[in-house]
Amino acid sequence: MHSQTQSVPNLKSQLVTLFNQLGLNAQAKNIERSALVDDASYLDLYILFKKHHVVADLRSLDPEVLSHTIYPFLILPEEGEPQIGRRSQHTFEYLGPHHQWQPLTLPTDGKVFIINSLPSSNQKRSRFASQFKQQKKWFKPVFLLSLVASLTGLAIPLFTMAVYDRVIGGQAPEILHGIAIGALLALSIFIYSRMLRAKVLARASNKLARDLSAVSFNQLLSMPLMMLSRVGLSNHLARLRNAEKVRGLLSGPSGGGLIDLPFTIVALIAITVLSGWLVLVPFCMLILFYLVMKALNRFTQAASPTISNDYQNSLNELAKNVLELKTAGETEGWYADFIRRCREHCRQQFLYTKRNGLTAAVAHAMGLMTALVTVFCGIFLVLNQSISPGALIACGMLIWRITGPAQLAFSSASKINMITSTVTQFDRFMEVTTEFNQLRLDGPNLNKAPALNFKHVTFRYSAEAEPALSGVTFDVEAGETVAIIGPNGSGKSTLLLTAIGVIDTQAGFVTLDGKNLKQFDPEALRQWAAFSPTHTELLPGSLADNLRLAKPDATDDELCQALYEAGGDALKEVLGGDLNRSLSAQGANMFSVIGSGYISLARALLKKSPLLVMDEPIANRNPFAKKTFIETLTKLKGKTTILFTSHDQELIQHADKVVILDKGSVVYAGPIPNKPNVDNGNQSVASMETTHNE
Ligand SMILES: Nc1ncnc2c1ncn2[C@@H]1O[C@H](COP(=O)(O)OP(=O)(O)OP(=O)(O)O)[C@@H](O)[C@H]1O
Repeated sequence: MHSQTQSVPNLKSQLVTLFNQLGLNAQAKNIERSALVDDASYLDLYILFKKHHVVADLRSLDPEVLSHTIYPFLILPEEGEPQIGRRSQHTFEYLGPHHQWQPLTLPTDGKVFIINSLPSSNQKRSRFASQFKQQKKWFKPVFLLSLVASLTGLAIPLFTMAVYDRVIGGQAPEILHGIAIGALLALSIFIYSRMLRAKVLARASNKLARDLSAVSFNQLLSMPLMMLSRVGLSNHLARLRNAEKVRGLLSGPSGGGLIDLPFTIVALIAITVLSGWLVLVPFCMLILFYLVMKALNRFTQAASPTISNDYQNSLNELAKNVLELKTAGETEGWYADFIRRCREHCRQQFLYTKRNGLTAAVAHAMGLMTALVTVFCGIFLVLNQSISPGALIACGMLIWRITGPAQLAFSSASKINMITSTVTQFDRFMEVTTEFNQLRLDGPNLNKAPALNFKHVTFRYSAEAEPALSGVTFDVEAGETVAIIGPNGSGKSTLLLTAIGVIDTQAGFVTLDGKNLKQFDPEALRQWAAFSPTHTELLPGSLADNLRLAKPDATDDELCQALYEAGGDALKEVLGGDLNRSLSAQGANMFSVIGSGYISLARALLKKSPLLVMDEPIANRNPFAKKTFIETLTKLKGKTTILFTSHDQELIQHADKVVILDKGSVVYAGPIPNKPNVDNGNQSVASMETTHNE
């Protein structure tokens, strides 16, 4: 092409097809309608991608570059028409005239636009609303039952009216039992429909809460690991508790009040029928009720506690660190801080509860006042003989069917506000980018030791931080054992995490058997690779439970073997040879300090994965454990690709290759110089590391 203005036939239509292939149909339509001409320059195309929030790179046509692509690409050959291509395993395909993918032989000359990422969906659809809609089947029964309850709820006022006007006023006691039976029947239907509605509401809110919990939990699990580790424990808990809040409101009394609010219309109609214009009184009072409560709610909300999250965080900190603080004798400062937050929390809660109490009292008073004003106004109508005394008494009773739900709804305003913010939080949480926002479908070859290539890998933990890895480039052959060494903070652990896709590189890439790690399903990749971190948290349960996290169907013999290979045979002895004994009964905290390293390593070995990645596998080991682990390493050589970090010179000598990092950059990658016999070699690697440290 056309570095500047050479015409390319079909460029516009191919771009439209490409955008359709990328699932960006609206953008495709936009391009179709645009004034884009076939002699657009590379720059025009680049701007077009950018305008549509598609991150694209212009590269020379190079099979090596294209073999790492994730999305279809736009080929612009030197001669001829542009083509839409895609990678299919190790070959390429192009989109034929009938929109069928066909094998492609790459043109020798030309350029290609590679798509790196797509715009995230801008569709603002509330996930909460769509979850709520799934409970649609309950809407109708709840509506019908509420309507039945509202209609039959008229029975007692009408019964009272009939008693006053007909039985007493009309001197007709013989109709009393007929009216009473009718009223009892209506009352029974009223009670039954209310009970049934409560049951339906409980079921619907349970189902909604269950769905919200499942959706939140899945979202949490599919968040990128770096994001998970940045967000604190309290935030995770808050997300998972959202469902409980929604359940509480819907199935509680406030939920009933809210649902009944629209049905106050039935009572208003009944009052109109019984007393004509008197209905204006409760109607106006209802408006006044609304205005007063709105003002009061604002007053109450102004006092809503701001320290709750802080206080909750301190409780979580306490639960997590109490043993360490106590052991270190550092409880005093922490205690003062906790008490300060606790006092402030109580003060804010007190003020908020006081204002909520005031709101509830005013709501109650407004209810009483509505009844009183209606009765006083009604007296004139009775004296004018416009309505009967029985009708006035019935109206007085019906007033409660209006003010009751209004009171409940308004006094629950704080809960409604809480739910509104819960819904907002939920929707925001569901919008977070997950690992699955991009199509990553490749799986690793499960049984073969893989080759790994690191190409210009760069990563920073935050925009302000120095890069933890900076342009790291080196290769690991299949079955090779590579030691990553370097001073503390030089990026060794970070590098291991990029090798198993836990950390996505920000520039450069890591390939596994020639495929960019970003093409792999991240979950499948982590399940397949064996990773042993330096520290691991022990879970409640037995040693066997902790080990089987890596391989749930492992036999006891396999567990013992893995433990032995990790050099942790002694742990079994501590438990009297019984792997299934609860760790808490054995003083798990002591055990965790000493044993978690062995357990982490045994878990990784249990997986028998052809890719084994270990962070300081023998730190603080006794000589026997170290010897056993080195034997294991020797046994795995050639069959497993192994990456490990270590400061142990003897262990490093057993690697085929060493990579020395300093401040995130590779300062040496290659065979261990003058590889010994172990004793002499100690000197050479150690000295290299120290030289670079200096
Ligand atoms: N989760 C994190 N958040 C922010 N910065 C981090 C995080 N983990 C590591 N770092 C920083 O990244 C840099 C590299 O850390 P890394 O742990 O990879 O080094 P290391 O060589 O493994 O160190 P060590 O030998 O002490 O384990 C350091 O400056 C460290 O402070």
